Amino acid sequence: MGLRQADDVKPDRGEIGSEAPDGVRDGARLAAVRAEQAYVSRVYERLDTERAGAEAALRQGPAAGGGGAFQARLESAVATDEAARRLARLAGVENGLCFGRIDHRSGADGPGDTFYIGRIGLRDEYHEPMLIDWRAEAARPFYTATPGAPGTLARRRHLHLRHREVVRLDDEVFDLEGLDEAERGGIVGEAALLATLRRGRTGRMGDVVATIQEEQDQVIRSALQGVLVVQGGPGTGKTVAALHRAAYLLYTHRDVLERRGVLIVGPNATFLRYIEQVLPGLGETDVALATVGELYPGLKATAADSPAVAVVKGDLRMAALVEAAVRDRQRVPDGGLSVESEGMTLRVEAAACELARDRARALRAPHNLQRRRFVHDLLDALALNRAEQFDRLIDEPLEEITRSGNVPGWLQELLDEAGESPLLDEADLRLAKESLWHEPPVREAIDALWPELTPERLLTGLYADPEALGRLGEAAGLPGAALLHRPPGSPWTVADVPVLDEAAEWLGSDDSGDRARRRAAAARREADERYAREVIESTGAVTSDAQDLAALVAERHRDDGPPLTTAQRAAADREWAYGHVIVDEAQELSEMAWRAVMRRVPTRSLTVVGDIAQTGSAAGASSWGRMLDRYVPGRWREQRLMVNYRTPAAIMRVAEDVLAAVAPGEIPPEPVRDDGPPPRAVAVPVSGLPGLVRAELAEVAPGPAAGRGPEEGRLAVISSAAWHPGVLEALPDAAAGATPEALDSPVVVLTAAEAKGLEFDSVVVVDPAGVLAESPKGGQDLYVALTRATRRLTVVHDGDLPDMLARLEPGGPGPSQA
Ligand SMILES: Nc1ncnc2c1ncn2[C@@H]1O[C@H](COP(=O)(O)OP(=O)(O)OP(=O)(O)O)[C@@H](O)[C@H]1O
Repeated sequence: MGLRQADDVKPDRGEIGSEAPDGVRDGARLAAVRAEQAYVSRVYERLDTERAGAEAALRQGPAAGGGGAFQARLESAVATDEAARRLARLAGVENGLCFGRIDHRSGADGPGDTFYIGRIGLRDEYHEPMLIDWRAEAARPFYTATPGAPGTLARRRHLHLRHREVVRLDDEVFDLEGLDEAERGGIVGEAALLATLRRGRTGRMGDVVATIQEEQDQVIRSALQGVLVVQGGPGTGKTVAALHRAAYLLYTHRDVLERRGVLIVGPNATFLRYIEQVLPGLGETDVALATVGELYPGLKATAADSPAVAVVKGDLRMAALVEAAVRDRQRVPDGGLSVESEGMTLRVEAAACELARDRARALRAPHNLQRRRFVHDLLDALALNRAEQFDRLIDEPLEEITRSGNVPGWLQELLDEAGESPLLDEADLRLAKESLWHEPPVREAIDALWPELTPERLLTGLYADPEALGRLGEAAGLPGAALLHRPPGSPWTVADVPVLDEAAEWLGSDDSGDRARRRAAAARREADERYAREVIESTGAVTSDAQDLAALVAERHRDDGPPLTTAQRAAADREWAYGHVIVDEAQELSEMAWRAVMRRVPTRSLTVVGDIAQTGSAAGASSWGRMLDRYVPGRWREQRLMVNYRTPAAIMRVAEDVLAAVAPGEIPPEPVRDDGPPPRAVAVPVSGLPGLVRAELAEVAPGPAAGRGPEEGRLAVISSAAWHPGVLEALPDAAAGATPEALDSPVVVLTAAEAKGLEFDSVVVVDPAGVLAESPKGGQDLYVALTRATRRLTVVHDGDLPDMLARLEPGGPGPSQA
C-alpha cells in the first residue's frame, strides 16, 4: 500500500523544490507554521467571541413582558433556545478546532480558493467564512481527493494542534505526473493517518475527522433515506464512521433530525461510554444512546440469559407467544359468570360472556382498550340480570292481585306503562352499571376474566406458569418455550426487553384520561399558535418562520418541568418515532430485538453497522438479509469497509487463521499497520498473570517520562468464563466486567462478549480453548478477542494451544521484544 512516515511540512511544488537546501527548507517550514498559527489564532479568537455572545444571550434569557410585546418575546425565546444549543456545540470543539486546509488550483482568472476545514463552521465579523464545517460540501475534497483523482485540488494540508498551538503540518501535493500508480491507489492522508493510529489508547474513542478515508467518507455522506448496511471486519472504522455519519446527517438534515432525534443503539453500557465523547467533539450534543436493554423506558436491563434461553426469547415466534399469552388472559368462565351482589347471585350466561369477548376482540385495538368494551358489555348484562331478578321478585304478588280481579286504577296505569317501556332505560342502566362497578366482587370477577395488564405483569405471570408456557408455546409453534420458566421477581434480562416491548404493543394502555388531557393541551396549543401567527403576520415580520416560532412557543407552554432535549424526550417515550437510528454491533441483535428497533423508526431510515463474521450471540444474525428483508425486502444497500486501521498485520495473521477455521468463506480486512512485536503464546497458570500484566502495562503505559500522556495506555485481559473468577482473583486491582467505569482503569478483565467493539493497546487472551468452546456460534468470540489489540497480543494457556493458533510465537511470561 506504500505508506509513508509522517513528515513535517513537505514543500509545496510552487514554493520550494524538493532539492532545496536544508536551511532553506527549514526556513520555509517555520514560515509556513507561523502563517498557519496566525490564522488558527484568529479562528480561536472568533470561537471565543461566539461563545461570549451565546453566553450573554443565555444569561439574559427570554424577555419578559405583556401580551403587546408578544412577537418580541417570541423571538427572544427562540434566540435563547438557539443560544443554548450553540453554546453546547461551541463547548465541545475546543480541541483540534481547525485541522485541515485545501488549496484549489489556480486558473486563468487568478489564484484558486483556499479553505480551512474545522469541526464547525465559523464566519468572521464581516460574515466571511473563516472555517468550513467538515460536513459542508465545500469540505468534501479534503476527504475525497486522491493523487489519482485530485479534482480541482492543488494541495491538502493537515494541521496538527496541541491546545491552540500549531505543532506540525503535513502536506500532500497533487502532482499527477510526479506520482506512480501504486501511490495513486493508496489511501489518502497516510502520514497524518499513521500518526493518529499510533497514539496510545485512553479508554475513549476519539473522532477521526482529520483523517477520514474515502471509503468511510462514502458511508458518512450516504443519503439519509432507507437502510444502509455498513459491513466490515474488525477495526475497519465502522463505529467511527457511523458516529461521523450521525454528525453529518444532523448537519445536513437539521430541521427534521433535531425535531425527531437520532438514536444510536450499542451493545452495552461500556461501549456507549467508550463512544460518548465522539459526537460532542464534532459539535453534536443531542443524540440518544441506548443499549437494547434500555429500549423499554424505565428499565435498564443488563442481566444475560443462558444462550439457549436467549435463542428462544430472540426467536420471531416469541411475538406469536406473546399474542397467545395476551389472548389467554381474555377468558369466558365455564358455565357462565356468577357474582354475589347485595344478597343476590347475578348471572351472565356463557354465551353472553363469549359474545362480549368476541365483540371486544373485534375492535382493532390492544387488550387494555378492548377491555373497556368487554367491561361495559358485562356490566350491561349484570345490570339487566339484576333488574330481571328484581322484576321477578315483585311479579308473583302482582300476579296474585291481577288474578283476584281487584286491580286499583293507579296500579293498572303503572302496569300498562311498564309493559311498554324497557326494563331499564338509558339513565337507569348507567346508574346501575356505575353502582355495580363499585362493588368489589363484581370488579374482581370481571378483572379475572379480562384483567388490565402491564407488560411486566403479563410476562411475570407467563414465565412463572409452566403449564401456560407449554400450551401457548405449542400454539405459537415455538419449541423450547418451557425453558422460559422462572420464578416471579427474577431480574429482567436484555433479551426480555424486546419481549416486553412486544407485549406493550399488544396490551396498549387505557390512557383515556391522559388522552383527554392531551386533547385539551393540544387545543390550547393550537389557539396559542393561531394567535402567534396572527400577531406575527399582522406586524409583517418573520412570516416565513412564523409557524416554527409559534410551534416553539407552544412547546414551551406544554409542560411546566425543565425543558427537555429531544434525546431526553425521545428516550422517555416508548412510542417515539426517531428521524434516524444507527445500530452498532448490529449482528448481535435477535429477530425480536429488530422488531423493537424497527418500531422506533417507522420511516426505516437506518444505518446498520456490524460484521457477520463477529456474531457472538446465539440469537444474532447469520446474514443481513435474514434480519432486514422482513422490513425492507431487497431495499437495503450495503457498503463494505475493507481496511483494518486497528490491528497490526502480525496479529491479524493469527486472527485470520482463526477466522478461516471458525467461519470459512468470511474475508478478513486488510491491515494498515505493520508495527509492534510479534504476538506470542505463553504457557503459565493463573498465578503467573500478575507478573505478565505488570510487564505488559509497563510497555504500553510508560507515562510522561517516555513521551506518552499520563492517561494513555490500556490493557485488557479477555478470558474464558471458566477462568474468569480465577483471573479476577489474581488481578484484584483490575476493573471487572462491562461497567461504564471499567474504561477508566488501565487494566480491565472482560469476557469476549463484553470486549465487543472496544480496543486496547495490549490484549492478553486467557484460555483460548475455553473461549472457543464457550462461543455460542462456534468460535467467533476468539476472533473478536484477538482483534481488540492495537499493538500487543499475548495468549495465555494452560494446556495444549488450539491448532489454529500455531502461528503465535512461544514466549516466557515477561514482555516480548518491543
Ligand atoms: N480514518 C481514520 N483515521 C484514524 N483512525 C481511524 C480511522 N478509521 C478508523 N480509525 C481507528 O481505527 C480503530 C477502529 O475503529 P472502529 O472501532 O470504528 O472499528 P470497527 O469497524 O467498529 O471495529 P470492530 O468491528 O472491531 O468493533 C479506532 O481506533 C478508530 O479511531
